[in-house]
Amino acid sequence: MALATALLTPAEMGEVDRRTIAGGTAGALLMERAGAAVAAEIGRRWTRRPVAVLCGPGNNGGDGFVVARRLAAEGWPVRLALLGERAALRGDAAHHAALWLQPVEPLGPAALDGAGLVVDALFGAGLSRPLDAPVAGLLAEVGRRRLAVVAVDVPSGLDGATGLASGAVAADLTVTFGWLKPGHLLQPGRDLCGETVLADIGLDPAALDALGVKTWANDPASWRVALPRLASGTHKYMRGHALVLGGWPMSGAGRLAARAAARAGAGLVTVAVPPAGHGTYAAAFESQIVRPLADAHALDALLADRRFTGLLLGPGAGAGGTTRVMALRLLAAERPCVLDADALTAFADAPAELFAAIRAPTVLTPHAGEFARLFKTSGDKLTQARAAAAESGAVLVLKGGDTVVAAPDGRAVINANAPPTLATGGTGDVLAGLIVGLLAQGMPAFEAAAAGVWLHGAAAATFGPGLIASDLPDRIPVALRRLGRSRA
Ligand SMILES: NC(=O)C1=CN([C@@H]2O[C@H](COP(=O)(O)OP(=O)(O)OC[C@H]3O[C@@H](n4cnc5c(N)ncnc54)[C@H](O)[C@@H]3O)[C@@H](O)[C@H]2O)[C@H](O)CC1
Ligand SMILES: [K+]
Repeated sequence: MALATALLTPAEMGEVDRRTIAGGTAGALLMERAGAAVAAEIGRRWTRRPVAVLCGPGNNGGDGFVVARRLAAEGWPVRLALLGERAALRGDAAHHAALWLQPVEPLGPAALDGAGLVVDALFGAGLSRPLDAPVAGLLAEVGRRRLAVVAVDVPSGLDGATGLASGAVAADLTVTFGWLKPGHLLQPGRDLCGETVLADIGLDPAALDALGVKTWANDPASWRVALPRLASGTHKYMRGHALVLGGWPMSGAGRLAARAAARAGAGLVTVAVPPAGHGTYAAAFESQIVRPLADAHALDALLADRRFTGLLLGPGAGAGGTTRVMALRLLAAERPCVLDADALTAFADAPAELFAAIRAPTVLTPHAGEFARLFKTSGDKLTQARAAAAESGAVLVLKGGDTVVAAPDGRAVINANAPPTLATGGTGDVLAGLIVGLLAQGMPAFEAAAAGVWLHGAAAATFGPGLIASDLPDRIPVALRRLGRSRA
């Protein structure tokens, strides 16, 4: 996957730092570039005004000294406050502190008086425990005074690996270096960062090779090459055939999913529904095939047709025993499969039974509530999604404003293009349909899930406010077009 979208943990970032320095770039130069980048981004957004630069005891604080010097050189009135003693600073931070020739004040609320902008350079990647009370108290005071805040690397108190935070103050702008960290994209981190700018400070990309990065921002660069391609001589049977099991009496969910599967480019979509629902479904579709499906035996008979290349169960299915039986039959067919919603909840009392049945490429698409019914994981969202993928053997799409897609082999992407308008009933059904539509065309499960999540967000973004789920399937072509080439 693409280097540009790699996400590095603070520990990996430190390693890239060390390797870059070992390769001949002085640490003090990296720090100079980091501070200069922050000062430049400030200059682009704010007019000259009194600034309070809050510096911590490590290299994040060192960056702060550079920001202060750079802004002062441009004529900004700058006050600098330091946590701890100047004499205790080490290495590059001590070097840059020595170049700051104006007063250094003790860290406290008085340093904020008269400030029109605060630079948060207290802690970055090196934060090793929750903020001490005086620091957390000062950041809370910054929030109370509603001062504009620019965070260096991360808002202090935010864990770059997890997106979890204690005591951090929300920034208007965060300037970070080289590569983003998971915590810039995972909530609440993403909101705490405000606008996030990635500055190139000359860190060595070759250093990433040794790290074996397995986490990326969900970007088309990560899966574009795996998208289905349309050959000029194609016909509908070459474009995959998705089988969507539609629920009854809840029929809207299945219809949304089927339409999304078709819009994702599946050549054929069959919706198999309980006989009582046949008329309702048939009336809703022109381009898709609707077939009555009486029971699990009928499903086995249907699955004997090898032309079904992607299977979906869950939307509107009902969380009862029938759904569980149907899910096990689908999994036994050993074809690419998406299980969503009720098809997950149906296993709440026997998740091991579900996991044991997963043998072919399978995508599970739980929201947080459904996830908690199946998995007893703990920790941050990325860690939990990874653990669940490893345990179940399926690709996990752990949904939310910061959806994580994780594969059993440890790869993961974090999605960031989903607008909050997606928080409305039925959008999950569209996502499940999108993913099965891509799976049916032969896209590998992890890539299909990541692409589905991205297209879902892009489709919603093209619509704007007032979105309801039924608007989404017909926006998928616009989202596909955004990928730049005629695909799917
Ligand atoms: N890699 C890069 O891109 C570059 C990053 N730079 C900046 O350096 C920081 C990381 O610096 P580091 O010294 O590792 O960490 P911190 O500045 O966050 O501070 C660590 C420092 O603080 C002590 N400490 C940790 N937690 C606490 C706590 N809760 N309370 C009190 N003290 C704490 C710890 O023991 C250390 O002494 C990165 O974020 C960038 O901003 C470079 O400048 C350029 C290259
Ligand atoms: K910071």
